[in-house]
Amino acid sequence: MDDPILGNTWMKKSTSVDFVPSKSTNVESGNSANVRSVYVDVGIDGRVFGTGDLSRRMHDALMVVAGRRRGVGGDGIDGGDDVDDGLMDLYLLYAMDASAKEAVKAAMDGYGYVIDLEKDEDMQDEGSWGRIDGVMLLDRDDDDDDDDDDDGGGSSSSSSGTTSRTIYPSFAEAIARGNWKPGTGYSFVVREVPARRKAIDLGALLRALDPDGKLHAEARERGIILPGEEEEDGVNSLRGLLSDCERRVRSAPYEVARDESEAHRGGSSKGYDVISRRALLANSRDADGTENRKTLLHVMDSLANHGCLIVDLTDGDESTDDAYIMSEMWKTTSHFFDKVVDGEDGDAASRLPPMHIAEGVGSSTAMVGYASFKDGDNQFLETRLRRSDGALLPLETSSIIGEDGVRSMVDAFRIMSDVGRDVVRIATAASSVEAGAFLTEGSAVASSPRGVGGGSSPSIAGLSFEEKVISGIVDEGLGSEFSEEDAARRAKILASDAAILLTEEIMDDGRPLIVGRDIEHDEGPVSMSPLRICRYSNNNVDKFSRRKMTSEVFGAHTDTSFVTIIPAAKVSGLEVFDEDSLKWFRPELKARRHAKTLDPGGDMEARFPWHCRYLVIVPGELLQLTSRNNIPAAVHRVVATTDAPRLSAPVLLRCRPGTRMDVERYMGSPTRAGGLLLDSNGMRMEDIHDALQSKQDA
Ligand SMILES: O=C(O)CCC(=O)C(=O)O
Ligand SMILES: [Fe+2]
Repeated sequence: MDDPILGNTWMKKSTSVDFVPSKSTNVESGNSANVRSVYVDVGIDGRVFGTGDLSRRMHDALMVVAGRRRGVGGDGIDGGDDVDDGLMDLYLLYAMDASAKEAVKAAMDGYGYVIDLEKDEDMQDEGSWGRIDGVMLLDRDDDDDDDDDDDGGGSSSSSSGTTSRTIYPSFAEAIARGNWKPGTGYSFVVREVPARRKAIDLGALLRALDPDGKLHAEARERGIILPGEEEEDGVNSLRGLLSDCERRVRSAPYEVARDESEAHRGGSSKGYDVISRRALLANSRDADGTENRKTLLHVMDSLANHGCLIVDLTDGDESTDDAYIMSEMWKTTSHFFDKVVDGEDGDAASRLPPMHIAEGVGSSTAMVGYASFKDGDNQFLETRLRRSDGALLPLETSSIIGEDGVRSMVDAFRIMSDVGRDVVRIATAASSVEAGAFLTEGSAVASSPRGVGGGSSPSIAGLSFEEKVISGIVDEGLGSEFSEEDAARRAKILASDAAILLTEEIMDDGRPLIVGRDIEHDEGPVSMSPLRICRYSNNNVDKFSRRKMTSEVFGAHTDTSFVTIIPAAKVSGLEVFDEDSLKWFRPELKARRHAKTLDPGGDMEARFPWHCRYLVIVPGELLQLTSRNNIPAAVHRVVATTDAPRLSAPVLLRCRPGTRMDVERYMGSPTRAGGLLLDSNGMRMEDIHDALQSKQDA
């Protein structure tokens, strides 16, 4: 649910229009202050919402009515041949628009909103309920339900052979130029749909009235189930995970700090501190092979309580190589946008393929290409790596930034995904240890602490821990006395090694999987994890006061990634919702202050700008899964002032298509796994990814 782009399902508040008081609101008296309307932008994935089917039925119904009117009677559908073309086009437009509106209603319902058309409810003309901002037709067979769950041989069915898709600016164009016919599905984006929140959420209200849960406990004792209670029981399925994320996204406040000085920049908790890159390395584990306790606590505190971990690539100014590479990437990014947006190079943008579904990625929601949104305020270039040779896609990018520019982006991708991988290892291992997952049964990880890398270590899956001890597999070097402490230590090492396997096998770093693995894999030629370069500007001026405003330019959301690695930007604007202080936290401000204390004289600044040293690691939905719900996917957003555009270059570290979640292999004993992990066990990773895209999809 992270891509605000065509082909996914999403909803966010429009930034092109401000909050508007609903016409029925009496602002003066303060009455019904919560009946404020808002404009929202909505993206609809045509597959999820079955726009093909819907439009076919809508059109059939229309033709019946049209037939009756002309006295053809009965089904009337075949009586269409004497209807003139102009009228036919109108029926097509009507069918497309009305189906789109139904899909939007259904999607908004999932987010707790309804369309707020007031008296215009039955106006159906295109444009009256929102501004269409891109229509993409789907292949006919894409529209059918694909049956994913069985035959290992049918693996090619998931890559539908789709090539780049044309994006039409309106339904009328999709009909005229795209030759759209009812029954063909379509994805689209619609902006400025007037909306209001659905009637009050009783569960949320009760929680607010009963902050310490006393009333709830009393009610439970008497056997009364209160609204919202089901969710309190925790997240026990992928669907539950998705609705947990959606609920947290919805409940994050919309207010935006007016300027930097009002933004939350962290507090005294350890979890706000910057950690050095070195501390995260697998070989920085303690001498006995367990994760360093201090590092582990720091990482968990940051991710679980504050929504992000800030990493210093220079280890406190000891090694500057990676920060230097990041600075080259930043130069490239800025150069790129100078050319495509600021027109230094007249037709640069037209040399890039528009955002389209990437071929060879394995998930139907993966995009690649260039897009400009919001009347040119926001631009995104979604890039991916080709596994075979590490080339950056779209290949046309090099015609704009040159070979050196491309290299700097690929190098930065490697640095960022390596850091992300280490964070996921630590967080997943810590959660497995806490669950006792390696105390009772082993995983497929061999007993050797370095039982990874070549896949040659003997598998000890299926034996209980006691059996392994008895059979002598795991007591090497431990002497004959095998204490509880030894067992606990061994469990930690196994958890860590299994987590390394996880990051190597089911996380997609853009490389081919190391050969010789004994697992099924079919990852396709292009990485699932993108490097997305973004430019956010903001021309939002308050309608009444005419003051320039800081506002959301990328609304609150969670990412379908293990982690998203966001290099600290020069212009602050990334905000993560801090579950501890219940405020939006701006990590870039924290990083900037860290840089000042580390380098008061600004000596480093001569080599590269301060921000090139820092990465912000934001946990995503897949880490919420592998951490057994210990780390919630962080709700985050981007805000921008009107002063200067903010450039950004996140990597979304996602799963490797064609591999499967194997709880025992990556997370130890299934008996300790819990409902959430078990729900995903055995699933293909791309199906897990897709299941997290929207409620209707799960
Ligand atoms: O641009 C940023 O800083 C964050 C973007 C983001 O959240 C995303 O691309 O999912
Ligand atoms: Fe994101």
